[in-house]
Amino acid sequence: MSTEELSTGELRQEQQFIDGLYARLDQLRGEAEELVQGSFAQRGNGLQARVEREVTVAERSGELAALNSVESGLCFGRLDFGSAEGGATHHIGRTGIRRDDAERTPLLVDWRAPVARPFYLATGHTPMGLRRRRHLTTRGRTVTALHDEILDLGDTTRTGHEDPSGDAVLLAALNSARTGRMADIVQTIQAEQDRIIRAPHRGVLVVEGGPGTGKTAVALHRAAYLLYAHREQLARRAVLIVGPNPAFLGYIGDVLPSLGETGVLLATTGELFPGVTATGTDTPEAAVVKGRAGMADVLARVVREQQTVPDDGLEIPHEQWTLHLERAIAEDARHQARTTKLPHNLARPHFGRYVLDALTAQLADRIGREPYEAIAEELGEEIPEGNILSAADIEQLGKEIAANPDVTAAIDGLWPELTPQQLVSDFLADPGTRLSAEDAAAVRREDGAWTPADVPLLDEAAALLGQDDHAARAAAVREYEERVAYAQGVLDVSYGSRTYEFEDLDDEESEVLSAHDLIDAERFAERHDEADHRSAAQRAAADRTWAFGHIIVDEAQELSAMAWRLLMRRCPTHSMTLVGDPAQTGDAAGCGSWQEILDPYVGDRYEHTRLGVNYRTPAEIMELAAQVMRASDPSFEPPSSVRSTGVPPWTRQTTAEDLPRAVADAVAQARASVEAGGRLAVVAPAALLPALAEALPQASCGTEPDLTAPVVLLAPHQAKGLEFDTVIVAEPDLIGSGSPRGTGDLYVALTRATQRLGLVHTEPLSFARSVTPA
Ligand SMILES: Nc1ncnc2c1ncn2[C@@H]1O[C@H](COP(=O)(O)OP(=O)(O)OP(=O)(O)O)[C@@H](O)[C@H]1O
Repeated sequence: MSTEELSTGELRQEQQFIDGLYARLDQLRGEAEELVQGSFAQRGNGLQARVEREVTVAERSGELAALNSVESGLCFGRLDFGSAEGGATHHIGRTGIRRDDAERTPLLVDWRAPVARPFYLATGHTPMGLRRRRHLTTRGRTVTALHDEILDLGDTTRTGHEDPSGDAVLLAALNSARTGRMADIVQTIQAEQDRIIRAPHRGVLVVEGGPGTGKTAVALHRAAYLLYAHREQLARRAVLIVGPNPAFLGYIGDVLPSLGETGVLLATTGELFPGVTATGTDTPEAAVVKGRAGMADVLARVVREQQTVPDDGLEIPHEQWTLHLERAIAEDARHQARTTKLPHNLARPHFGRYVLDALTAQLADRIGREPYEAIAEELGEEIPEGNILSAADIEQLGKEIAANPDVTAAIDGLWPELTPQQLVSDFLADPGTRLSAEDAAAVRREDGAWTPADVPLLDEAAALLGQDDHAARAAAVREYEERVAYAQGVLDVSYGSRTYEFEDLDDEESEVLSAHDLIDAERFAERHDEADHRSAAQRAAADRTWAFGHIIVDEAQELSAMAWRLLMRRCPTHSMTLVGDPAQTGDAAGCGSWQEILDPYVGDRYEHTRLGVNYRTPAEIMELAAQVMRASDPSFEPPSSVRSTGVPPWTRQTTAEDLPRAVADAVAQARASVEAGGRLAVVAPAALLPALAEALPQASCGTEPDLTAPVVLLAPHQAKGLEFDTVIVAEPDLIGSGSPRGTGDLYVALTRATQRLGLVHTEPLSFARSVTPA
């Protein structure tokens, strides 16, 4: 057979397999859809019927959504094992699918299953039992290419699709035009990435790597892997993925759904205090001060300062008497309450109890001793021991004192119940002497919107204050009892209806009757409780005290010490994957080394891994970017680029007045030479954005630019984590010197391009020694 016949035959065979696979997917979808429709159509308006219907619809819709999301690129690989492994063949894909036979034979193996592992790890040196690895490329449901790697060098069978380098599929993925949305890399995960994605480590796993090394991609695929490997636990507790800004979260938002995972919460730290939307912005100085670890002590002091004692005591009228809330009573009560080590609002009832007991003893002493004193005085004798009030009298007296609004007001004044919002806004309005004059000036704010850096402060305050949910819990118990009573009513009615409606029951009534037969009122009420069928991720988003099963932090170098405190509270087990690159730190509040970040929580008990290959930026661009870093660190070594394009970065010098026009010209030229569908970004110092926006009316810009637009205009911090086919950086030296972390910002800006980079500047460039002027 000729090579051509051979290769066509192989393609035909794979197409047949793919046709069968999609037919099975369609069948499964049809079944899932029918189940959803069937659940909708379930008869019955009774409470139980409604609850059951909603739960079933939610479950089935989730299954359907997962099946719909894997349509594109459903199958992308095939493993042919050698005879020592039984000569089995497995197709690998985005999800596992079984045949419709009695044995439910696997048809497609999920990429996360252990049997799929050689697809990512096997090499000629370590073939892991494989004879051949095949990459299938598909467009829609059509197989367009096969790439085979022979791993058993003694095997002489050929298919006509041999790819000696094995890199063609990877390079095609890296060279493809960007879309403004990150794509999954499930087809081309590299061995060093696979080891991290499947790392068995249960504690904190740090993944460090330079720009474009796939940290974000690895983090997202790790989330998908963990959900597969520990589904029971993680689906219940949910996985949180933290990113640096909402635009970035939009950029990565499609990756997990394309892998069939939808139950993950994506958020910035500024979005993690339910009920607060951080719409304000901080000055860099304010963000630094608010982000320092020392703010935790400052807030703890602010809370303690709310626990006061009256200098000269308080006099409180009570019926015909006066109660003396002396300083010593308040001091003792405060001491007792603080000794409980409970948060402020939870220690408050202890403070109140102590004060009430002291005031009751004081008054009981006075009332109960007065008759003895009068008699002793009349008889001229010593006052005898004792109190005429019985224990029951004293208890009654205590109740009356507790019900006295003046007493309650005094307790409230000394140890008020506080909300985090109130505490933090009062503190920011008047930081007083708790901060240096300079720091206080940086954070002082009378009113205005909450900012992202306020959120960790609010969370800290919430932890210090605790939530006194006595009232809420009492209300919940009352509501529960009412629900049981209601359910009892429903059951009684059904029971009562039984005799005379039995003859001509319709479905609804028979359902109520069967409810009566099967469950008692309490259970019925609980079923109603289960009607909260929001996903774990949705419930987690609404609950500040939710403990996530796993947290993944991207661009972890940007988080402040206070933001870390918030995240650690959200994951008491410290099951976390942190990805970042200290060299790209742009936020002035960003934490230093991993050791510094993690020491307070896990000491040195964390695993540190590195990624060393840059999949995004071509070698020519990376060499230029490295020069920026070498200015301060001559030994700096960037990650090695997996490809070079032969297109060096260009520079263009212009005047300050002409800069917007020069950038607009460069954009027009670049657009003319870019194939359709590519994306271009202009990255410029924030101060230049208005003028550039005017010169580039077609560009999307603002706080949340549309990254799918052909041209996007961004400040350096907005470019973090993103990538474009072409990037034009305006005034790079201004970015580099624009803030204390400017070098990191410039390094980020220069490493966003997958194909071409241009620099437009007004002064000679301080760093670019070997760039081609255009
Ligand atoms: N194994 C791979 N196969 C195909 N593409 C890959 C692979 N690894 C990474 N990439 C691509 O390389 C680009 C960079 O990846 P990613 O954004 O995850 O890098 P990063 O390390 O987070 O970068 P940065 O620190 O600059 O934000 C992305 O387009 C990603 O899809």
